[in-house]
Amino acid sequence: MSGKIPVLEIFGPTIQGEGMVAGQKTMFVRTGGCDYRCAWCDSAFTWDGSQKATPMTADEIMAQLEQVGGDRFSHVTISGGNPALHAGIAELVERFREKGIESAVETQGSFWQDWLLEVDDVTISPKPPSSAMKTDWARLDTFMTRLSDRQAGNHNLKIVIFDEEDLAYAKHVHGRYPDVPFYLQVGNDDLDNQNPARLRDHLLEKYEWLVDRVMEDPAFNRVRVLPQIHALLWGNKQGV
Ligand SMILES: C[S@@+](CC[C@H](N)C(=O)[O-])C[C@H]1O[C@@H](n2cnc3c(N)ncnc32)[C@H](O)[C@@H]1O
Ligand SMILES: Nc1nc2[nH]cc(C(=O)O)c2c(=O)[nH]1
Ligand code: SF4
Ligand SMILES: [Mg+2]
Repeated sequence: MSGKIPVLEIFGPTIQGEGMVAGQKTMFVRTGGCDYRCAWCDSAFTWDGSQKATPMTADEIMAQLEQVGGDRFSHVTISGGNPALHAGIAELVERFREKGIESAVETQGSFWQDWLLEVDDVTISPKPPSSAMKTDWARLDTFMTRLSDRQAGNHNLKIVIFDEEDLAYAKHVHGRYPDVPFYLQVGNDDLDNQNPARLRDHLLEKYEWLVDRVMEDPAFNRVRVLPQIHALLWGNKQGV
């Protein structure tokens, strides 16, 4: 027994809107609490006190996933906040394995948990200067080494880009871990926009800028560039 997990929301099925498995049908479990405070966090409700997490056991989370998703899923993504703050997720990942459910995790790479070794797809999203967060490179190196050493499973890096400084940071990260599949993601700088059509236009313009920048730079020849598909479809709505 490794304790309860603070849960903010369980939703889906929806599509994974970002990164390595974009388009994958998945359920989401979003945990509360984060050791970071990114200036542009699109899930600040997980740590700013505006919403309250419910402490749940792995079995309770599994039951709610089945209640909400029925038999319409075989993949679960755990995000947050930073899910790697919670040791109790070990048990949840074990349940997924028992049930033949594929798992994915979104984290920034600042905290390690051994249960990450049991997750099928681990996305690490170190934070660029625009976030106002500072990367602890020694910690990130250790995190990346542990993932690289595992026998099964995939991992990838995903950097959110808002400006030129962020691109320079991304270049550094890509150079530091050259063998890890590398994604650049459009930063959403309009988190209060409640008009999905207008937000879509805005984000697509930013996507075009990011694609252009990547195309002209030989350091980014092996990089994949993506928008947040869920933001294009549903705007800033929570729980999609
Ligand atoms: C909300 S975070 C939760 C997981 C973990 N704390 C992390 O940051 O990786 C999930 C993903 O959303 C990205 N993200 C957060 N705010 C964003 C924004 N305004 N625009 C684009 N992506 C954003 C993060 O970089 C991360 O890849
Ligand atoms: N559809 C959808 N895809 C996502 N990919 C990463 C998300 C996240 O907040 O971690 C997310 C999310 O909140 N919704
Ligand atoms: S690390 Fe993730 S959840 Fe935490 S503040 Fe940054 S984007 Fe938000
Ligand atoms: Mg999100």
